[in-house]
Amino acid sequence: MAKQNYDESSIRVLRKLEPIQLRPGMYTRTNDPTHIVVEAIDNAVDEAMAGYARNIEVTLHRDASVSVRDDGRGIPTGIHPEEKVPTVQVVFTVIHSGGKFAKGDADSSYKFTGGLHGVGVSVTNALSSRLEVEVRRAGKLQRMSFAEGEVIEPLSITGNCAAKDTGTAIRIWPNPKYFDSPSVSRSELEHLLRAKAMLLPGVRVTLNIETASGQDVKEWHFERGMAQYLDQMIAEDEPIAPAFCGERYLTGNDSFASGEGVQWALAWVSGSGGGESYVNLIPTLGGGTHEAGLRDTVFNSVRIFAEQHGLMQRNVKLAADDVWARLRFVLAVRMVDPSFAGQTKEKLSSREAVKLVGAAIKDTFDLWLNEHVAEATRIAEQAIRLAVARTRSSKAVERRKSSGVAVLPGKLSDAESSDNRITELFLVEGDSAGGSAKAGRDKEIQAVLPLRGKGMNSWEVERSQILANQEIHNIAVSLAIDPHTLDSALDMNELRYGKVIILADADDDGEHIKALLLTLFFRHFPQLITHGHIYIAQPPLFRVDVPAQGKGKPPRKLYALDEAELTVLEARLRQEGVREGAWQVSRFKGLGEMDAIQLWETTLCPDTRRLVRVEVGDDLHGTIGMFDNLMGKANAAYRKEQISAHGNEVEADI
Ligand SMILES: Nc1ncnc2c1ncn2[C@@H]1O[C@H](COP(=O)(O)OP(=O)(O)OP(=O)(O)O)[C@@H](O)[C@H]1O
Repeated sequence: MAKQNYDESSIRVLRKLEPIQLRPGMYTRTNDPTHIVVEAIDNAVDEAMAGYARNIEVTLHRDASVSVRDDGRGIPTGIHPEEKVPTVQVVFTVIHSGGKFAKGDADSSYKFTGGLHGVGVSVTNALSSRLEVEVRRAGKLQRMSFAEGEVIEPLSITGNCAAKDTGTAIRIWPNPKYFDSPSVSRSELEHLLRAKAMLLPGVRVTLNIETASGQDVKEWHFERGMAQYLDQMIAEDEPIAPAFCGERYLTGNDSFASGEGVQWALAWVSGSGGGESYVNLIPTLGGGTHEAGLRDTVFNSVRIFAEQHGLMQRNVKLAADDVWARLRFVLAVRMVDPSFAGQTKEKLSSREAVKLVGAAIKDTFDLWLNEHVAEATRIAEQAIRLAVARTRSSKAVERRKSSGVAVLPGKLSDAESSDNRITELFLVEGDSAGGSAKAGRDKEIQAVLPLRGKGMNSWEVERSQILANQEIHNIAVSLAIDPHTLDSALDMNELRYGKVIILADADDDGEHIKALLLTLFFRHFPQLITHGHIYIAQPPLFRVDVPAQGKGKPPRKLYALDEAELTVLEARLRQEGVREGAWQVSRFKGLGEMDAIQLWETTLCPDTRRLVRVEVGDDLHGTIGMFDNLMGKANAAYRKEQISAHGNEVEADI
């Protein structure tokens, strides 16, 4: 009987796992096999999270294989009702239908998985040259093995064990042909296991590393979870107030899915700050929007506390960094389908995380500050001391700058701060978008200069003539930098804003305006580019119109920065119960259609926007040539030729 199952299934098995083997990159990270091992670890973690496993043990063997062992319930071994083979075999040979959002009833419908994680352990099997699994369950020891994803030893009983002794042990031999490097990343695993131990209080996590002379053992066990982890993290650096720890999961309202929430441990120290963050138990080494949300929240609460308790000094303004600089923290966010950015995908980019963290922490933190007045005062006073020091150093710069300042253009809405390490100037197309930007900006650090229509093509204009153009004159005066060349001696401290950001519509006119401004900077203010001060804002790519939902919910206009965000946004709408097809997705066109809050969230807010820094590559002469071809009057014929030769290669943006 078992033999028959084996014969039949092995044919299907091959067919079923083939897609993974053909395109492994679509299912996992292929730089090394760490991720397929993490799939197996995640299953053990799931058993622990559900309260069944107390121990998770990972062993790195000398032959580059990895074992993952848990004392959970053991993968079921009975015959699967649909597949007609042992369930454990199904687990390893059928591609997990995944469907993070499409999982039946309301409670199980949210899967808190991250990025590529969550494709299932059949991927591990498909990409391993060998895989063995041993299950302890119902007093029996059973095992089976696979090669290249195919069953080579069907499930069989190999012995007995105590009825209480349950669990699963898997040994994985990653197949080197699918990976750039054959061995798992030890440091990544270590960090991950330590983090899992912290986030699963009471669970013992062990990492064994086999060596020539025996075995190195590392063990993590945090009875008090995150609070204990934070204690270890700050070690000698005495906190100036007791740690503030807690967790809060939301029960589902308009903007958050049920079960989304945050766990945190915060302590202010006298030394330098810093911390660790996680999303769905996955480390986010590059930080991201959840950390931004924490920064915002603690800043606002401490600032309000300081104001209400009369701690602020005249002419001193707290900035977020003053509060953040001495904070040690651990932050773990749980959210539906997070998205990640950065080369190694270690930075959380989901915009909702900023709000989620605020919603989970703010009230409790405000309460905590007011219940610990003495300690909260120490935290606020420390931040104020940093603010005073910062204000002093920027005053010094200002004093240097203030000699001979021209009158600023009337159209400029200036920033309150004059510290060019933090200030930004937005050059905005049109008065209406300029108005929204003015209303939506952070007045402290962001200035707005609206530009009227298309500017002039300055490529062939003499430097001495350039300021005759009113718009260009306004830009130069706002920046406090005169037109110059690459060789001019310039004092960049004079520059009034550290970032100069071009903000234009995503249509043809917008592109033209960007090209004209880049031409201006490249030709007449080249050092702004070479010093990295010029940026282009990236407004959202998509707009989603959601019709009114019953009485309480008016029609909504939502924006997605890119395809990934659009996918998440649509999934959330489905979760909310909006009927499929009821909403409309269109390409985002004009800045003017967003209100101030939307413009802030998508395009202005430093934590959630996207910016591209303008850089000149190594080939400066090549770039000058390119500009000459594109912007020079003599080259109109060349441009025509280019358009007819390459016009079809340009993606039409309709
Ligand atoms: N160590 C284990 N202990 C108990 N059950 C397990 C274990 N490993 C896997 N399973 C069972 O097998 C099922 C399938 O596992 P698989 O890794 O394919 O996907 P998943 O864990 O359900 O989903 P995802 O990987 O997307 O989180 C699990 O849902 C669980 O029921």
